[in-house]
Amino acid sequence: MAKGDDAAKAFTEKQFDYLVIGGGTAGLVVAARLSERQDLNVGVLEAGHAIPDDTPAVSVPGRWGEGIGTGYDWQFETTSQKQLGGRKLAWPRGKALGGSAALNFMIWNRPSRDDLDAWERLGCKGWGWNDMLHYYKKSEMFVEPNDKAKLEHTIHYDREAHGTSGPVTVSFNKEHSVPHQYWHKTLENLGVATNKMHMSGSNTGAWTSMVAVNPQTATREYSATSYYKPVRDRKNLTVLTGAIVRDVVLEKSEGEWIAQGVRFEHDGSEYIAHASKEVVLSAGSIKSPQILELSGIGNPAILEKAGAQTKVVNKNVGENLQDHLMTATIYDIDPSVPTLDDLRVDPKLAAAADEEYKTRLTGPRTLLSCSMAYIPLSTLVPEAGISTLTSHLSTPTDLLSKAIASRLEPSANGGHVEYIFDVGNWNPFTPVQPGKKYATLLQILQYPFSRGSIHINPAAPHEAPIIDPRYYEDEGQIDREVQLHAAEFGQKILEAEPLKSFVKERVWPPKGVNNREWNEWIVGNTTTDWHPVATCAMGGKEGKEGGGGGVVDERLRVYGVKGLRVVDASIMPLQISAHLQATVYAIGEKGADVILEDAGA
Ligand SMILES: Cc1cc2nc3c(=O)[nH]c(=O)nc-3n(C[C@H](O)[C@H](O)[C@H](O)COP(=O)(O)OP(=O)(O)OC[C@H]3O[C@@H](n4cnc5c(N)ncnc54)[C@H](O)[C@@H]3O)c2cc1C
Repeated sequence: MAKGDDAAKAFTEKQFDYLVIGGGTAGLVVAARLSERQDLNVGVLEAGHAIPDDTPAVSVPGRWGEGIGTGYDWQFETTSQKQLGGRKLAWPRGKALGGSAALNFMIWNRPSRDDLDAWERLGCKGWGWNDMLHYYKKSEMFVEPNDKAKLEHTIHYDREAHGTSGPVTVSFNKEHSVPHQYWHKTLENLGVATNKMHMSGSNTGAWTSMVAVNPQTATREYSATSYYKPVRDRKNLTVLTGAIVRDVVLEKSEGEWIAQGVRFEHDGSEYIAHASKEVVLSAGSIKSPQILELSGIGNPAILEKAGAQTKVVNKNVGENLQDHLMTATIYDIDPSVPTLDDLRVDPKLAAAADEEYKTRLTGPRTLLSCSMAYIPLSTLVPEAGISTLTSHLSTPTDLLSKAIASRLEPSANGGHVEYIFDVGNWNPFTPVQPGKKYATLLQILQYPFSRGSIHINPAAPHEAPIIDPRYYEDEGQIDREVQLHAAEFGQKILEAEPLKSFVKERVWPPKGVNNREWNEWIVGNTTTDWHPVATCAMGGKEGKEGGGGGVVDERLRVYGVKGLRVVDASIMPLQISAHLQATVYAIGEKGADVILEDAGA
């Protein structure tokens, strides 16, 4: 990897076939796969820097969350959210080689078959479950647990559904926190069965989650370690870090805009690098739409306000933003139960945990939350309640609105809400008391009706964009209603044995709140699960066959420009019921394949 201004100059002097903007989760997949072809020269421009291997805040699994707020985080925030009492939410995003996969919480899962088949129904041919399974497997190297671990931690999986020779090593936790032993039985007692094939096309039910952790080294797997590190010496792959891309250089030839290269800033100077074949935009759901707008692709009304020339009109750029909304209810537990909170307040315990990790690769520093359940709406809401929700909606007219509305249909059986349970207090608003210990139940809305936008800031187009997810501003406020039902079901979980005996009582929101107070609590406590998608969505172009909400077509080509694609989380047209990273890696894999196919390679 090159360093310094000489490096920037040298980068611009190279003859690249492909330039990738953003060396994040998807970007490094694309770069690694394209550069497998020795006759192709690939360049990557990444705004952040490489994270040294000995950076515990990133590499050590049990230190999850510690990379947030550091120099490896863009530290974005939303606009003031009307339906969240005017609060602005922090939106961390990875600013480093490896991108947000370097900051994330390492959960590794997949959506259900219908989530991807719904993309196909929107006109995105080739993106249904059957096609995508190949790419999920291609990215994975699954390390099976031993029989003892399977039995002790209720671990189930379908061997056939996993890849065993891909770059990202994935595994199950070797150890689990105390209450995991109660999780499956508790859900079973509520009629929610354990799903033994949770990665094979239906993720509903309860299960023990996989993680993006290499069990041999007990360290985080992310695209910098798994895709880039093994191939970084390739002569035809050049990565420039600390390079902030400003825009894609477009030139008009015979009435057609063509991506010629990329303008970027490095150590305060501006440079242009050229790509003879294509520019691939992989800057993530927040920055990819911003870079398109800065390049003159977007809604003229927005571009004009920022003083940018419109080259390609596409009003979908930056629109359709869908995120997962999360609440965390908190329970009082026996103070003798060890939690990761202990390590944050007791330096001696933290030092002992560090020593155990260093010498044996075991103990609290290896712990990640894995007690998980995805629950369909029909389990959460009585039939009459679903009819009430449906009555709030006007008849959807476009394909995307229809797809979103279909999630209220009686036949819909995807996981509408995800639950994760673990010890520790994960709600920053909990009124904590000295000497007490806590457990958290997360309720995460998977199929939002709220849709927002991300656009350049007219006052400072090159600074952070304006992020407005419009949480709970959906028609009829269905999302908030579902969150309330989700919290009610969450309470049922904690009132079922054996978890009932493990927790003492709910402390946040306090026991006995009425409906109005629950609603107020949701307004004051909803946060993001950091899963924004769809700001450069795949789909039909306006006025053409298909969803009409598209920025890119099903081969990820930006409408109206030759030689420019987007390959990252922003291309998902419709939110999925799953954590995103496994799907983003699969998008990277498929993106690389279509690029090579289209090049005739
Ligand atoms: C705090 C957090 C926790 C999460 N937890 C989980 C989890 O447990 N499991 C899971 O599956 N998913 C999780 N996710 C989601 C998942 O990690 C992301 O959806 C995924 O990594 C996004 O990949 P991407 O390639 O779209 O973008 P990114 O990985 O964010 O990559 C974009 C890259 O582009 C670079 N870039 C941006 N702008 C420019 C520019 N102008 N010039 C040059 N480079 C630029 C960025 O620095 C970054 O490296 C989490 C996300 C966060 C933030």
